[in-house]
Amino acid sequence: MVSEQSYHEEQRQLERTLKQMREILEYRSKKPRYVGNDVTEQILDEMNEKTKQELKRALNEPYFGRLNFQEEGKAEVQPYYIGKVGVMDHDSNHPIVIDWRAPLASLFYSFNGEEDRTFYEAPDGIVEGSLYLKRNVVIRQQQLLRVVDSFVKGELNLTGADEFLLHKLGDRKDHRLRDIVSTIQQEQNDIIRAPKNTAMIIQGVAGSGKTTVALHRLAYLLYHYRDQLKPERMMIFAPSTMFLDYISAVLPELGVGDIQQRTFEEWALGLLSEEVALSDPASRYYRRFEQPRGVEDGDLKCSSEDGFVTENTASRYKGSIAFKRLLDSYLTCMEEWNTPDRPFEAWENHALSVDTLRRWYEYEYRSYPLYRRKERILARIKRWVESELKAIEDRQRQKDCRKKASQRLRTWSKQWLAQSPSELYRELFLPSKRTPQPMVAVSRQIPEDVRQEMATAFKGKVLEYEDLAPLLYIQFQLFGVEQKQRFDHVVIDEAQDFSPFQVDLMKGLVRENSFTILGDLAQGIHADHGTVDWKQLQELFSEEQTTYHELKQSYRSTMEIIQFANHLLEKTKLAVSKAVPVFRSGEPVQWIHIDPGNKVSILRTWIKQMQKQGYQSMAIVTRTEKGASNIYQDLLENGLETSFIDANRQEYTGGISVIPVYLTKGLEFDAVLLWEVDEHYYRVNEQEAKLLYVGCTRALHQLWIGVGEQPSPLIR
Ligand SMILES: Nc1ncnc2c1ncn2[C@@H]1O[C@H](COP(=O)(O)OP(=O)(O)OP(=O)(O)O)[C@@H](O)[C@H]1O
Repeated sequence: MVSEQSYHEEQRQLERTLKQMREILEYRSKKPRYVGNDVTEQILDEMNEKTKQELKRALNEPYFGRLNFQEEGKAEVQPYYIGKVGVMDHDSNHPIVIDWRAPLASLFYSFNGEEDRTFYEAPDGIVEGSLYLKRNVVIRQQQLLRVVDSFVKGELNLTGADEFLLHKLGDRKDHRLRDIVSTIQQEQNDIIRAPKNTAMIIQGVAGSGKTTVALHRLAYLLYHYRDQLKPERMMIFAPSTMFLDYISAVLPELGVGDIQQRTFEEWALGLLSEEVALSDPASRYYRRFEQPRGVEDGDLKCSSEDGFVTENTASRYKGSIAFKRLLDSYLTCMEEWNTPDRPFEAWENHALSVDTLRRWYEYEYRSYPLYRRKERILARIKRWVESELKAIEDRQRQKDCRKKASQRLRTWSKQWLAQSPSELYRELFLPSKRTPQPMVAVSRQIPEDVRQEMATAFKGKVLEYEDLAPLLYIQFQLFGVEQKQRFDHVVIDEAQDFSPFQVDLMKGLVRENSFTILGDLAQGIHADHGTVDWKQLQELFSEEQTTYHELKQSYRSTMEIIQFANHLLEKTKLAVSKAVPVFRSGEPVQWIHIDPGNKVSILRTWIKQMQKQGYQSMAIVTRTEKGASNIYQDLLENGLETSFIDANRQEYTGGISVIPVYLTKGLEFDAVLLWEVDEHYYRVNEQEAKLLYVGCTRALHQLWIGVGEQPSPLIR
């Protein structure tokens, strides 16, 4: 904390700032709304409205930081206040509060006091100078609550920044992810402010702030490249609708709207030109996480074999670049097969030669996607027919020739293969009698297991999530991509669950490789279709197009929880760095013995205990969905209302959740009870270690492990 004098100085500054902001708001509110048709006036009116909204938003908490900076060559040390919204004095045009994304504000996050002189990058070049003070200020509802200095020139070893961060991390969490503008750390700041035209791949340990950083990066990019980027052309891909609901507060808090936010599935289904029946998410999760072990009434059987994933497992194969290449060969064969091989004779002695038609197909319209090329050629033939018809003077003969030409054109164009993307996709796995031989030869290269699995899928008329990327790829190759389907920037969160094929597909749509790709291989529980090594994604881009970063510090959980979780990581063979906790100590990881006859009373006692300690969000995490549903029912029958979260859940409401472990990814809870961490639920293999790792790293403050008769060897 700072001296009383500094506190009073900040108190006065706050009063002054609030007064100025209220005056600006009043001035802007006096302007009547423009209702005319003048476009410039309409834009000015919209800007005025936007500024009013921003000011109203900023009034409760106008800023969170202060820098005293002396620019080289200037006599004065200037104080600058940093907030979520930049505010200008409308008379002097002097900044009252600087936007956190402004160049000068970067010093607030990057300056660590190690150097005497510092600099920041302004649009006109580097600005050098000296920093005298870096101060954190906590204001809530226009009241000054705390002032902490994290750097004062001439004083050593200030720990204010750490203290401030720890204070923030110790907060109880509700059901929404929040912004972190006041405590962004240097390694996170580097990612947030990185230039836009690279595919950034970020491996970050659980709780390192990947999702949060991605959202702040979007806000930064929109501020910094406001003339080049449009929010509606930016996209966040997230793993589920419930997760999107969980993160939905951050961008509005940062004053950003209109960015598209979807799951890959939602987005792809919306773009596909044909209806596709996809398996339901619940059955997919069941097959992925429960069925390989065999399930009896919510209990996993010990005796059955684990689902063993290889390169030829259908889902993995369909997400691979090898499969994409095969698809390319298939489409090239199709293109070659479609090369015109006969002349078009509209009527006697009026024909277009094979050479002409080939020239159009192979050279003049080559840049068009296959089916668009066909449309162009047909349209050109029609134009040629019309011009030839003009030379015929006899009306009746002209009519007869037109009819003949039209019939012959229909017949002539039948030489072209014209299947829809889904028909073509089906024929790729199950060639028909009419499939040309060169294409059949390509199909034969598909592993037999995959072909058989696809035959069953086509028979049942239900496709899988992994079929979406290839289907969409075929559609784009045949019909092309519309301008409105392209993106200025794409964020892929939980990218370890994205296949290389999915990322490659997106690459075709994103301008200048402007990607932020974030994930954690240690949480790669969707090994059957995801990415297992970031090199797989790096290889999709040239060396200059991509950068790789690691976030090793974990902010979510206490040291005790991180240490426990790291121990589990050792049981996986993954070459990923272990999480480094911030120095936030809490309760040790605690154990509960589950007496089968007493489950409800154990759960009830735990919930009461957590509530008594003031925790707002709690999770009882089970291995199976049936297990979660049973607990939910038991608690309900005993008068305890909880939220049961299954794969089809759209919203996250916080409170007490009962949830299968594989659905907890991305979420966090004040306290977590991992239920029945027994041998028959969690066995010693990489997949189950990862599942348990995900479950443990959801806890912010307290982690409890419930064990029955035989604790899992993973935690013994
Ligand atoms: N610099 C920071 N200051 C304060 N809190 C932070 C900071 N960075 C991250 N956090 C907090 O840490 C928690 C984890 O953040 P987030 O969910 O973005 O991490 P993640 O890497 O996406 O996690 P996971 O991969 O485990 O789902 C959140 O509560 C977030 O607010």
